[in-house]
Amino acid sequence: MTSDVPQALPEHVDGVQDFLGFTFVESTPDRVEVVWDVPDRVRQKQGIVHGGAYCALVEAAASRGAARWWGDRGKVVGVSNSTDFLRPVRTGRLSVVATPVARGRTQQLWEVAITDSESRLVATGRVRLQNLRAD
Ligand SMILES: CC(C)(COP(=O)(O)OP(=O)(O)OC[C@H]1O[C@@H](n2cnc3c(N)ncnc32)[C@H](O)[C@@H]1OP(=O)(O)O)[C@@H](O)C(=O)NCCC(=O)NCCSC(=O)Cc1ccccc1
Repeated sequence: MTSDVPQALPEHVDGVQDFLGFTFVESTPDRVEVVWDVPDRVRQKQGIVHGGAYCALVEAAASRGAARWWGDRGKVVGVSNSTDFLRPVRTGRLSVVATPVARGRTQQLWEVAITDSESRLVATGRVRLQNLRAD
């Protein structure tokens, strides 16, 4: 089957990051930190942040860390994402921190904590990722 969709996007393009509007402030193999000023467009009809936005943040932060650790050996892809929403948020700046739980030959598990400006946990997630070899 043919497709007009490009197989890969340029390194700097990330539509989800652009839509959500978050910023990576630390990106190492051991820790990733994101800051996110909640934009109106991610609030659902009750006025609180849509759960899917937390899932996407968790996915983005964990994937960045896992990719940094796997490095030149290839790429990583997420294979599961479990995110719990603990406290409703309407506005403000959230902090997202991802750290590794396990990093193996074939898979990685990362956990992510999302906190508000008062350091209260508003969401927490775990992402399992597959390490894919370049060859
Ligand atoms: C309320 C509960 C689910 C359970 O709370 P518990 O485990 O029993 O814990 P606790 O009692 O300690 O309260 C903790 C805090 O919870 C709040 N709060 C508690 N009770 C009420 C209440 N009666 N009414 C209002 N708020 C209440 C309050 O801030 C409280 O803090 P405080 O004590 O004031 O300092 C909480 O975990 C929560 O809101 N999670 C986030 C959910 C979320 O944001 N989901 C994503 C968006 S939905 C989506 O995307 C799907 C969708 C799409 C489109 C359209 C429609 C839907």
